[in-house]
Amino acid sequence: MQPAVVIEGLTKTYKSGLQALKPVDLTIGKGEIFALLGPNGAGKTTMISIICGIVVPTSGTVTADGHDIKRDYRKARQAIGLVPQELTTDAFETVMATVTLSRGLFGKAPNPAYIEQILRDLSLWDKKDAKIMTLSGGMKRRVMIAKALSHEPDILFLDEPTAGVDVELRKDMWAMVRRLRERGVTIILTTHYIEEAEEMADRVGVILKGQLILVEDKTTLMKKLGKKTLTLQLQETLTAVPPELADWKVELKNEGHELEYVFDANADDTGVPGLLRRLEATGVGFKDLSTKQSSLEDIFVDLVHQSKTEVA
Ligand SMILES: Nc1ncnc2c1ncn2[C@@H]1O[C@H](COP(=O)(O)OP(=O)(O)OP(=O)(O)O)[C@@H](O)[C@H]1O
Repeated sequence: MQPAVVIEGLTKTYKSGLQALKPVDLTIGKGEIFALLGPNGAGKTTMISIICGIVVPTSGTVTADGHDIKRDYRKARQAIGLVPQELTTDAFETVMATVTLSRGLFGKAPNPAYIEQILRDLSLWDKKDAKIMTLSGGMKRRVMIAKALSHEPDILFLDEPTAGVDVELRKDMWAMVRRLRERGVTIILTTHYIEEAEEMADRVGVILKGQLILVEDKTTLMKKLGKKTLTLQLQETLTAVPPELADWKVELKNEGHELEYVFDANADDTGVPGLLRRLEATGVGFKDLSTKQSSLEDIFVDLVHQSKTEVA
């Protein structure tokens, strides 16, 4: 894997004394879509702000496209496009002027054909002469992406790209991110929407309280940590879990119509055969049964939970 971003021993302690990043080591490959997933305040924005040269790290090194972000700031920054969480752009300018100016700020020669291409890709072409303030929130967000892409960066950071965005625009964004990747752009996004990471990312890094607790290929993560849920539709409703089932972690669901059992699909003994035998012996009948793989959401909730008890 050819690296796009290499992070070594990166830490950040703010003046307040808050340690927002504990030593982070991470390499993100060229052309990868990497999702940095974590709850509010975990340190996601701090991390990408350091890489983009907005926040000064306390220790550690970062290279972007082979350029050290401190020693070789301009070259590193040129390789990077950043779409910040907040919309920061001049309301009175037109879309075209804003995006063109942004390219100029990076010292790149004008390239109207390229600007047209990104505006078309982002469905902004027919708004090119509109003033930013007349655009909807979703359109403004697209303008921010166009700005970030204006200087042809190889690495694009999207900080919470779909926060407060409706479902349709979210899907559009996902499609756009994939198109960018097809063109070889490395994409690093932060999100607290698990479905976003699940839908888009090749790899997922989970960050909690400044600590990168896990980095995993998305499918491996699903397999490794993925639990399965067995749902049994009962013939007769139950008001309580029968004491004979105490050896299994079962719960009643759907007002006693269903019995749910969460198990580790990779374990040698999943507990499922034993549970089914016990149900029969106990006389609890069921009409149907189904199993489903846990989503990244379930995994994440588990991780947050585990980590809270460990950190506490
Ligand atoms: N300039 C600052 N000075 C002091 N503390 C800060 C500063 N910026 C961020 N923090 C703190 O650092 C921690 C990490 O914040 P950060 O914005 O990186 O988290 P995040 O994961 O991006 O959260 P969110 O999803 O809410 O954007 C938080 O506790 C935050 O309050």
